[in-house]
Amino acid sequence: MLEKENIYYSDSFYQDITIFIELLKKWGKVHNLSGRLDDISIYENILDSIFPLSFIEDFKSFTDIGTGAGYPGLILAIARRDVKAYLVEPRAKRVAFLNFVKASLNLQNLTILQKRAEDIEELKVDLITSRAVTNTKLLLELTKSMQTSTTSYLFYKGSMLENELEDAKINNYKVVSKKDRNYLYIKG
Ligand SMILES: C[S@@+](CC[C@H](N)C(=O)[O-])C[C@H]1O[C@@H](n2cnc3c(N)ncnc32)[C@H](O)[C@@H]1O
Repeated sequence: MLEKENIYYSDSFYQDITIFIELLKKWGKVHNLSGRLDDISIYENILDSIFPLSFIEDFKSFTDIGTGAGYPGLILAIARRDVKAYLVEPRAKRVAFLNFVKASLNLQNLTILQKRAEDIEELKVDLITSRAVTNTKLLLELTKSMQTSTTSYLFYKGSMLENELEDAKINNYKVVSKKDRNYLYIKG
């Protein structure tokens, strides 16, 4: 499925993703981690997570706000073991799952913070990502403490983006659309 999208990754990425899928299915059922756990939905979520790597500028660190069961932050951390990844998620069961995957895959680039975005202090990153958490204006406000003058943002949005963009009063951004997904990339 990843080949179909013209996204090619190393053998170790495929191995890691296979283990992630096994663990998600096992934990997901018991702990109600993520909505749909069929293969197609999981593959779609994985592809959705990594697709923007094909168009965003390179980065050395990122924070994902509200990672839930792993999208997009955990998947990005698996795809890019060379970058420092911080996952911010307040819910204990989701954090336990993320920590289990981190240990199982020996993801040394990954730090999991059981916190709300607005409670993070002293963490500066190149890129801030978020999917299905809240609107753009609020995301920018909640992540103020993590921003530098060069921090970029990658928000995974649905179709109703126009009003959000007006509300957030941002410039220097681009939107890449794919089916009903709009990837909002705000360049720092
Ligand atoms: C709808 S889920 C989306 C999870 C994942 N990003 C995805 O796309 O599958 C929203 C997640 O955001 C987390 N969340 C809500 N408010 C948050 C906040 N202020 N800071 C960090 N995470 C938050 C919730 O605990 C939940 O796991």
